Amino acid sequence: MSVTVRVPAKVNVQLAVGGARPDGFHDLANVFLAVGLYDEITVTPADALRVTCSGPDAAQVPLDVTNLAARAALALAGRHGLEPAVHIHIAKDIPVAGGMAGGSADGAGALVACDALWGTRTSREELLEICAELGSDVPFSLVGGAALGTGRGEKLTVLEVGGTFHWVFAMADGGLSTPAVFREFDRLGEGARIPEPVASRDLLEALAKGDTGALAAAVSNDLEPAALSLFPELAQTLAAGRAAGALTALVSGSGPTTAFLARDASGAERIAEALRASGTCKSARVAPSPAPGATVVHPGHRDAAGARD
Ligand SMILES: C[C@@](CO)(OP(=O)(O)O)[C@H](O)COP(=O)(O)OP(=O)(O)OC[C@H]1O[C@@H](n2ccc(N)nc2=O)[C@H](O)[C@@H]1O
Ligand SMILES: Nc1ncnc2c1ncn2[C@@H]1O[C@H](COP(=O)(O)OP(=O)(O)O)[C@@H](O)[C@H]1O
Repeated sequence: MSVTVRVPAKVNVQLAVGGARPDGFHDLANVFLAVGLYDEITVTPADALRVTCSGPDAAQVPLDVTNLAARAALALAGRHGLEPAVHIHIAKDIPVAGGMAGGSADGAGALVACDALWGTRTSREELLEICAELGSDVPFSLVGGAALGTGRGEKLTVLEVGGTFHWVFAMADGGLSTPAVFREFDRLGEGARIPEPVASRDLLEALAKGDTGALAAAVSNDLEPAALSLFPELAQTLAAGRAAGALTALVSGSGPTTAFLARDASGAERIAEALRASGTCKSARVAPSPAPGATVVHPGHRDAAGARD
């Protein structure tokens, strides 16, 4: 028997970045919004831990113990004194190394799936603690919806969202390494005073009201200059989306995926079509937001004792 969990990608509608901390991380005011592009993680009992991956970007996904899904299974098994004897399959639809938290989604998904498969009944609090150990973005992948992440992004406050926002994502030819983008942020800001990161009131209000125009006016990403410095071609993609009628255009997190906010679903389709025709990106996809966090979609068979076989 197996368990399948569906986990969304994210866009950062605000990413305010503070100065580098002594531990190498940066304090953030990170406003996450989960979007309707999903990876599906299926776990099945096996002789030993094994990871497989399918999807257009599968070749770029590590299948060893550095894979965040494998690390999640090892962490949960370790806490319960279990053997991590499980086959993890990742059906990957979230772009890899694109600033959309695909690896984090797989970590959160594998954690929830293994917890269900092994009947370990881990509390939400402990799941979030394991997520934070796996990576700064992983707790949000578990929670979904919208949330403000402080600290290095792992301390979450759930946010209210009063409507649906329609996005277009342009996938770039190539990836960007998150640590490299933060290093470039530090280099570009050398000598300057970096203010404390604070969430924008206008942005939180726009989310709560479901006001697309106000959200478009309030989005910001402090990592964008660093991503553009390392991947200058993204400026053309941003310009092509704006010219096609996007209310706003920004780099998603550390990039290189770019995100465009449309007035409605049909506007999003038109912008996606224009981006594909522009030749400035590899592909373009539409996705609504918010989207739910890690959700079991195929629970497998639970026997009377509560364990899954
Ligand atoms: C930038 C963001 C925005 O949501 O995501 P992506 O756009 O890459 O998906 C996140 O902060 C990425 O989170 P995540 O990808 O989980 O990063 P981690 O594994 O925790 O850290 C990877 C590396 O990124 C840098 N890092 C990450 C988070 C943070 N607050 N400060 C940092 O300086 C550090 O160099 C760290 O070693
Ligand atoms: N399950 C996974 N899926 C994708 N990448 C993974 C995974 N586990 C580890 N990685 C590593 O994490 C890096 C960042 O990938 P990803 O999480 O997709 O992007 P981002 O951090 O930009 O959101 C990849 O280059 C890859 O080496």
